[in-house]
Parts: sequence; C-alpha cells; structure tokens
Amino acid sequence: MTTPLSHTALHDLSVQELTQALQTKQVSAVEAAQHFLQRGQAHAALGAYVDTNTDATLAQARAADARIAAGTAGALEGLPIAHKDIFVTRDFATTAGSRMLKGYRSPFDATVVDKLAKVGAVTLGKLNCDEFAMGSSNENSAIAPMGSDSVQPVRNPWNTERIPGGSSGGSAAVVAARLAPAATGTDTGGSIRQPAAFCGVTGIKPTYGRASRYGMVAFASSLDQAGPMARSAEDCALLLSAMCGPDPDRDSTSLDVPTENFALKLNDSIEGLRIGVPKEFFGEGLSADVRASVDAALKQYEQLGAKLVPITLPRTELSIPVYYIIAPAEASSNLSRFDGVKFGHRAKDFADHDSKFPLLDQMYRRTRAEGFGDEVKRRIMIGTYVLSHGYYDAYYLQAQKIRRMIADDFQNAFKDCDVIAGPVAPTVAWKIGEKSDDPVANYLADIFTLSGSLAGLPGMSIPVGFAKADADKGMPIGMQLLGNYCQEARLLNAAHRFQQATDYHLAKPAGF
Ligand SMILES: NC(=O)C[C@H](N)C(=O)O
Repeated sequence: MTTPLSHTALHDLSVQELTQALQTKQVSAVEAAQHFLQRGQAHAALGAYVDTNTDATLAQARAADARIAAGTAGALEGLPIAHKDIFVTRDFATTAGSRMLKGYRSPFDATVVDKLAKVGAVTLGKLNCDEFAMGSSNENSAIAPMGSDSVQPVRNPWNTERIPGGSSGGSAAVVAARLAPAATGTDTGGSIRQPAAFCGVTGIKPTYGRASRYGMVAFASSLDQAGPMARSAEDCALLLSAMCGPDPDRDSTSLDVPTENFALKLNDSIEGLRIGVPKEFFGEGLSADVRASVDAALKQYEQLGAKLVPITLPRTELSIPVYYIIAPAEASSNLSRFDGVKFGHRAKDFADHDSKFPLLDQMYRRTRAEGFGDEVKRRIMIGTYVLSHGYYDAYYLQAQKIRRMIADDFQNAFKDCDVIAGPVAPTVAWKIGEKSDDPVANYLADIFTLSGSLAGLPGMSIPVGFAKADADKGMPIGMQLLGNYCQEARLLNAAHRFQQATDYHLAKPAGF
C-alpha cells in the first residue's frame, strides 16, 4: 500500500484526520497501529502503558483493514486508541492500578470498549491510573508500567518531573505525548477533567448515565462515568458518539436517552450563548496563572459573541467533604468483593495459629492488607465508618442531603445561563512527590470538579494557556465547561468554537 503520509506526521494527525486517512486508504490500520505501538515503546519512560498485546492489536487492525477494503467500515474504522486500565478487556490484563487485580483477565469487554470496537477502533493497550481511580496525581498506582520492573509514577509529557493528574493520568499523558490519538478515561470526581487540564488535552465527562458503566471496575457507582480524552473537542465528539447510549440490561443506571451524533452541532454559532461564571470558582487559593488564563479565555468567548453572566454556586466548598464521604462509602461497599475468593489476589501465608480470628477471616484480612494500597485502605476505612450504625445519620445521610442541595444550586444557576465556565483545578500539575504524603492536599485540588460530579452534570476540560510564573513555567492550564443534563452537544460546540479561534490545544510538548 502506498503511504503518501510520512510516518512522522501520522501521530500529529487528529482523530478526524487519521480516520479520514484510514478510510481513503492513505494509511492502513496495521501501519497506524504499528506506528503508535512503536511510539509507545520509544516513550515507555513516561510510564503510561501498563499492558500491551501486539498480536491482539494487529489482529484487530487487520480486521479493520478488511472492513475498509470490503466497504463496510465503521465510523472510527482502524483508529488506534488506548483504554484506561479501569475498563475490563478480554485481550489485555485489567488491574485498575491495583495489586489486588494484578494479572487479572476479564472474560468479556466493558460496554464502552465493545462499542468503540464495533465502530472499528483498534486497542493499543491499557493505561495506568490511580488504584481503583482513587487519586488526583496517578501516584497511587501499584502496577509497574510496561518496560519497567518497578512501580513508578506516570510522568507529565510537559515536564517529566511533574504528575500528569489523575486518576486518568496515563490517558492524558498518551494523548499529550501523541502516543495515541485518543484514549478513554473515567471521571468520578474529576478524573477526566483534571488530568486533561494538567496535560493540555481535551476531555469530556458526559452526564451520569450516558455511557454504560458495565465492565468499568466500580469505585463509586453513583458517580463513575466514562468519557473520551483527545486533543480537541471535535475528536472527543467523534469518540463520545460511539461511547454513549442506553444499556438497560447491564447498567440499570444508564439513561434511557438515545445516542447522539455529537459532531453535528460543533459549528453552530455561539452568538448569545450565556456563560455563567461562578464567583466561588475564583476565590482564594486559585493560582494567578490559572486565573489569568481562564479570564483571558472568558474574554475570548465574549469576542465570539457569548455573554458572561455572574452566577453563584454557594455550596462549592461543601462538595469536598460531601464527595469524600459519599465516594468512600460507595467504595467500601464496591471493594468488598475483593476477598481473595472470587477475584484477584489471595494471600499465600495467612494462617497464624496464635490469631484469635477464624482461618477464613485470617485469609480475608491478609489478602486485603496485601492487595490494597494506602489510599484505597484509607477510603475503605472512612467509608465503613460513615456507613456504620450510629454514624450513618451524622455523615452519610447528611452528605446525601447536601448533595441534593448542590444539584439544586446548579439548576438555579442554569435559569440564568446555558453553560458554566471556570477553572478545572486551582493550580497547574504539581511535582511528583510534592503532595504524596498529604491526602487532604490532593482532595482539595478537586474543589472545582467535585460539585459537577455530585450533581451528575456533563463537564469538559479544554486547554486555555500555559503558566508564566517561573516555578510553573510552561505547564498547561485547563478551563472547565459544565452543562445541564444531556447538554454534551452544547458543551462540545462551545469548546469547538473556542478551539477554532485559539491554538492552545495544538501545542505539543517538546521531545514528542
Ligand atoms: N476518581 C476521581 O474522579 C478522582 C478524585 N480525585 C478521587 O480521588 O476520587
């Protein structure tokens, strides 16, 4: 097959361009897959991939080429993508970043993986993440990345001394470093939006229930949502269209809303779009660089014809305690399945004849002590505590009530605006190790993403600039766009119009 595209250009193509090149046979799916697999290997030091399977990838690519040749190509036929290691996959190990699941093979593919495969996407491999998606820095993974014998953090392509964000850190890193044109992520309290912001890529968490959770290793089931991460809103729209849709038989919380072609409205005018700017998102603790870039982006929106409307989301601060009660409560329940009997790791030497516990209990205790990392144990303990008799009313029930009030605050705000805009995170990506001994510092960094998650709203992160201060120079900055339920098309439209007028999303980290 002749390949007019040079291979150096291949990884710079957008999803849209690469899909076009594949369909018009300028490049084959096998060539594209090989190219990205080689790049993954060449940049293994980023620590983003935790599993690859060249035979499986190339078999999928050959099947894609056959469908292109037969004229039966799907919408993303031959497009190489990578999946966060929280989605179960038949052809690749699934660990969710945990020792508990090390070496685990699922007998089936997650619905999201399956849906993307059905439109022709080819899986390059699995991407590192915080253990069970609990974290904001990707420092909580217990799995050694490909090409390394030891556990090490995923590195941010813009500065490899820095974290990529989390928990979908591997996903953001591969997209930024052009090791994959796009990747899947999941977002429970910001895990798509925050790493997207920290790595200068675009990500969208759809409305809770739009994408099926079937086959996503469960963390907090009332919050977990899947979404795409890519370089632009246009590319995210192409992926999201394939990922969403009702799945009533397998995910009872999936919304009965038909899937949409999210690319259709990308170019609509945003003249008159009312953008709500919550005053609580611009208070103390917001770095000057983030504030300046978000302010400049808002000005850009005004130039594009949008109107800025001051709004208030008065319970923003409460979203941290509320989330860090509800999410651990659900986690403590979800993670009870990891008992050494049904799934994953089982401790070898657990019998202690001096122990007061029965042998089966000893096995559970040892297995879970060995299998889970510190952050996961911390959350299981908090979750068990807040659900326990005597504390349930004081913590869990109160948190549920405030969660409803947070959702109501958004509905009040949406009376005056169409989308809400603000920072994704108070700062840019921090240095590896800087906050690793301080869980609360990590939790505080989620301040702007948690409320949208608790309300179940769709949210995006788009690149809007780079830090100028010496300490953080050159690190990407993201702006968050939040929409009302099922308004993903509107968010993507607003993001796309911004990206047509700016080039932050096109910037590429040096060395990639
Ligand atoms: N999973 C997420 O959405 C990330 C959030 N920082 C958490 O640790 O829960």
